[in-house]
Amino acid sequence: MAEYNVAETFVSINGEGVYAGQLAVFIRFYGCNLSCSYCDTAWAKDPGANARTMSELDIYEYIKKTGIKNVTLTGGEPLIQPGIGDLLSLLLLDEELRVEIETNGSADLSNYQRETNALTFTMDYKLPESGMEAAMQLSNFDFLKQKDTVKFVAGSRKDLERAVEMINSYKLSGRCHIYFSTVFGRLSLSDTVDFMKQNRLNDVTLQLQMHKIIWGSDAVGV
Ligand SMILES: C[S@@+](CC[C@H](N)C(=O)[O-])C[C@H]1O[C@@H](n2cnc3c(N)ncnc32)[C@H](O)[C@@H]1O
Ligand SMILES: Nc1nc2[nH]cc(C(=O)O)c2c(=O)[nH]1
Ligand code: SF4
Ligand SMILES: [Mg+2]
Repeated sequence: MAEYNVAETFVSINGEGVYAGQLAVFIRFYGCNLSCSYCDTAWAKDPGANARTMSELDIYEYIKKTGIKNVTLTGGEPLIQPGIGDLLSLLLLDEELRVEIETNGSADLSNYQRETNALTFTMDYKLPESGMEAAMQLSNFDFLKQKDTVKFVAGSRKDLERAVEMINSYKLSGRCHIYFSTVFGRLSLSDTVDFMKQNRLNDVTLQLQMHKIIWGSDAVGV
């Protein structure tokens, strides 16, 4: 049985993505292979983070104890945890659970995709302002399904333009959910809506990070 490095666990509403507004239990893994310029969770890869190890069973038992059915695996980067495929297999045996993985687009999704709607990926495509675009695994676009999401977190108009280029190049419209988010406080939301209108982005959903609106941008454990 694998052991996983976990930075924090908590129950909240999911602030992002297709399940936004619904209760979710969060497992935030420790460590990340990227270093995005805007990362709001950089503490989860710092040596000073109070990370602990949990086995698959520890994580499953914690989730069940909360009584919450939506599970969000995030981080840090969840898909760099050795053995994470085994954790997914265990969680998906439980038909009550709906598992969402927030991933940074650099890990090979083909290893983790499953034939079930109970597992969804929200995969970032890191735009130029992140400084991490070169790390994107472009073959991942082939493994995303209708239930999954490509998320573009934009910090500038140039980022928004790059997102449109990627949507068009990889013909993402209709193949999966497409979400835009803004780097919190860095790009105007109204300018982003104007950009969506100008470009007739009918297949894009703008998301706000609801937890930051509710508890503020620096709150941890929510
Ligand atoms: C902290 S990351 C963890 C999961 C994974 N490492 C990733 O990047 O997708 C979760 C989500 O928060 C987003 N995010 C991080 N910092 C942000 C910020 N300052 N403003 C808006 N979204 C941010 C990331 O782009 C990602 O979609
Ligand atoms: N409430 C809440 N919802 C979230 N959805 C995705 C999150 C993340 O950090 O990946 C997140 C988070 O940190 N808090
Ligand atoms: S990949 Fe995710 S956790 Fe890692 S630095 Fe970027 S936003 Fe932060
Ligand atoms: Mg977050």
